[in-house]
Amino acid sequence: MPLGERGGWERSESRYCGVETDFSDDVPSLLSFNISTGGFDYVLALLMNPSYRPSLVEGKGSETQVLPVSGSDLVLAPSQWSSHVVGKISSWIDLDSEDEVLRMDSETTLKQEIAWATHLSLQACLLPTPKGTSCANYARCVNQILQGLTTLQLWLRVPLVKSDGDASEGLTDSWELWNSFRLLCEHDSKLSVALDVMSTLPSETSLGRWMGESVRAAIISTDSFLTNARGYPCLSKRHQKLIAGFFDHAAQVVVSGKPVHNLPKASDSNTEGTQRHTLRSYLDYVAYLFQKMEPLPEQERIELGYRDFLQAPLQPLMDNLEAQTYETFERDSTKYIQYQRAVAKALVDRVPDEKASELTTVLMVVGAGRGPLVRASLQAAEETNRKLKVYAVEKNPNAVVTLHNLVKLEGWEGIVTIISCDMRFWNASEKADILVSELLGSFGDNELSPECLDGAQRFLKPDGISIPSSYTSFIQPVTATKLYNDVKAHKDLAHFETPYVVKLHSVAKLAPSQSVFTFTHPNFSTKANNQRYKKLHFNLPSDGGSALVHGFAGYFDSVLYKDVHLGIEPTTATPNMFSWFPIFFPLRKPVEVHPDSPLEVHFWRCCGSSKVWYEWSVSSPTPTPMHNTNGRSYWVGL
Ligand SMILES: C[S@@+](CC[C@H](N)C(=O)[O-])C[C@H]1O[C@@H](n2cnc3c(N)ncnc32)[C@H](O)[C@@H]1O
Repeated sequence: MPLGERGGWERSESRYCGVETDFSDDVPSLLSFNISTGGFDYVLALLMNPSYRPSLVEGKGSETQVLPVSGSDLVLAPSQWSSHVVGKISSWIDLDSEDEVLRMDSETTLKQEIAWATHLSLQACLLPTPKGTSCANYARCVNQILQGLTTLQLWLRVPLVKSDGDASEGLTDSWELWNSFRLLCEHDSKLSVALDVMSTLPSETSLGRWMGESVRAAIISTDSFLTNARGYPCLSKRHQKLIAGFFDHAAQVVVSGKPVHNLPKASDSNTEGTQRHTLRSYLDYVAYLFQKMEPLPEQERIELGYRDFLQAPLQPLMDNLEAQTYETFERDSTKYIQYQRAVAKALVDRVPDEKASELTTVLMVVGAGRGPLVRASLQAAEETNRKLKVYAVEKNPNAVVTLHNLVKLEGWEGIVTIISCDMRFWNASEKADILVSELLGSFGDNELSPECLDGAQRFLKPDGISIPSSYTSFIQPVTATKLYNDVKAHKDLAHFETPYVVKLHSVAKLAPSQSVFTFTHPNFSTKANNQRYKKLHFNLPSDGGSALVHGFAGYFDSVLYKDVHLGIEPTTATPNMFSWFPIFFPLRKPVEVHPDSPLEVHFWRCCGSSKVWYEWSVSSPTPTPMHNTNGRSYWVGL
C-alpha cells in the first residue's frame, strides 16, 4: 500500500517503501511474508543464487544448463513481478577485477541477470556499487546493456558518503563515483542512482547536489535508525529532512538490514498471535515521515504537472497571445497589486495633494492585453484621489475586442482611450506623464521589453515616469539531470541552444544567483543600445564537493517604481506570484566544477535588424562550444 494511504491518511502523491531481502528460491513466500504480512510495497531481491559462478558450472555450454534463478517466471503473475519485485544484481560481481576469471564471470552474470529481469518485465534492477577505484569496464558493459533496454531501469547503488573523503575507510566522494559512471554511460536516462543512507551524513551542501540527480531510491540500513523514548526506531532530524527531500523528489525508500531495535513485547505479535514482520516498525516510521510532510500549498498543487516540464518561451511581440494565456496572467492578483502600489506612488509624486483636483495625469498602458493594468491604474487613481486620463495601447486585435467591451462594461468611456496599434509605431497626439507596461519575460528582457519601450518612450514627457523603471536578469548554475536528458532526447543541436521556461523542481542550485543584464527606462541617451555582454564567475561552496553543471537557471527582478519591486529571483522573489516560471539555459556538454576552480560563464544579448537572441558559453574550468551563434537555434522576433 503506498505510504500516503496508510493509517487512514491520503496524500495525492504515491511513494513506496521496499525491503531488501536475502536470496530465496521461493518468491511467492518471500512476497507473502514481506508484502502481505510485512506491509512493504515491494522486495529488493536477488534474482540469481549468490553461489552461482558461470565458470564453475559443469557441462558449461551444454543444452542442459539451467540458470540458478529464484524460480520459474510462472510462480508470479507478470503484474506481480513488475510491481512487487525490484531485481538485485549479484553483489559479488566485479567487472573491473584484475582477476580475469572473476571479471568474465561478472560480465556473464550481469548480462544473464538483466536478461532474466527483462524477461520478467521488472521495472528496475539495482546494480551493485563498483568495487575499487576504476569502473570503466563495469560502465562499458552497463552501457552496452542500456542500449538494448526499453522499459527496465537500472539503479546504480552508491553509498552516501562525505565529500571531504573518509580516507580511513577507503571511501571518497560517492558523487564522483556516480558522476564517472553515468558519464561513461553517456548520461543515459535509464540509468539512475540508489543511495545507501548511512548513520553519518555528509554536509548539507554536499547532500543538496543530489536533488538535481536522478535519485530513484534511498536505501536506509536499520543501523542508521536511532531509538526513541519508547524503544521504537526513529531517525535524526538531518536524516528526516533528507528523507523528506527524497520523497519530494519522487524517490522511494528501501529498508535494509536486520532489526536492531528490541521492541516492547506487546508489539512483537499481532492480535492473532502470528509473528509480526521484524522490520515493520521501520516501515511504520518511514510511512509516518511521509505522512507528516506539510501538504503542498494550493498553487503548488495546481503547478505539479509543470514541474521540470520544458516549455518554449512566449513570443508576445511576434505572436498574438491567446485568451487562455491572458486568463492565466489575470489570475495572478499579486502582480497587479504591486503595479497598483507603484502607480499610486508615482501619481502622488507627480501631483501634490493641493493640485490633486486640478491636474490630470496622462497615463498610457502600453501592451494593455485585456485590461488588468488599466484597472490597476484606475484603482490607484481612486485610492490617491488623483485625476487620470488613460490610453490603452495594444497590438493584439483580439485583445482589443476585450478591451472595448471592458471599457463599455465598466463605464470608462470618458477616461480610457483604446489604441489598436504597435507601440513602436503609434503617433500619439499627446505625451504621457506615466508609461505603464508589463512586457517582461522570465529573464526580464527576453520578451523584448527594451525594444518596445524604446519605441514607446517617444511619447513620454522628458520628466515622465516609466513603470517598470528597470529590470535585471539573473543566472545561477544548476545540476538538472532530468532537464538535460529531456533536452538531449530531441537528438539535435537546436534544442541545446534554446532557453526554456520551466518550473524548476528536481534541480540543485549550485551557487547564489548573479545579475546579468539591466535595462533602465526611460533611457533618452542617444548612445543607448540594447546589446549586452557579461562575464560571470561562480564559486561552489567549499564543503559541498564537485558537481555537474547542466545549465543555468535564469530569473528577473524588476523595480516598478522606487521601493516597489516585482520578481522571481529566489532570494527576493515576490511572494504568491505565479505569472513567471524561471528560464533554463542548457549546456550542450555538462561541465564538472570543483569548489576550488570557479566556473567562468559568458552571456551575450545580441540584436539584429529583425531579431534579438542570446549566446552563451563556459570558458572555465573546461570550455564549452558557443551556444546559439548568430541566433541560429533560438531568437525572438522584432
Ligand atoms: C505579457 S502581456 C501583458 C498583458 C497585460 N498588460 C497584463 O498584465 O495582463 C503583454 C502584452 O503586450 C502586448 N504587446 C507586446 N508588444 C507590443 C507592442 N510592441 N505594441 C503593443 N502591444 C504589445 C502583447 O500583445 C500582450 O497583450
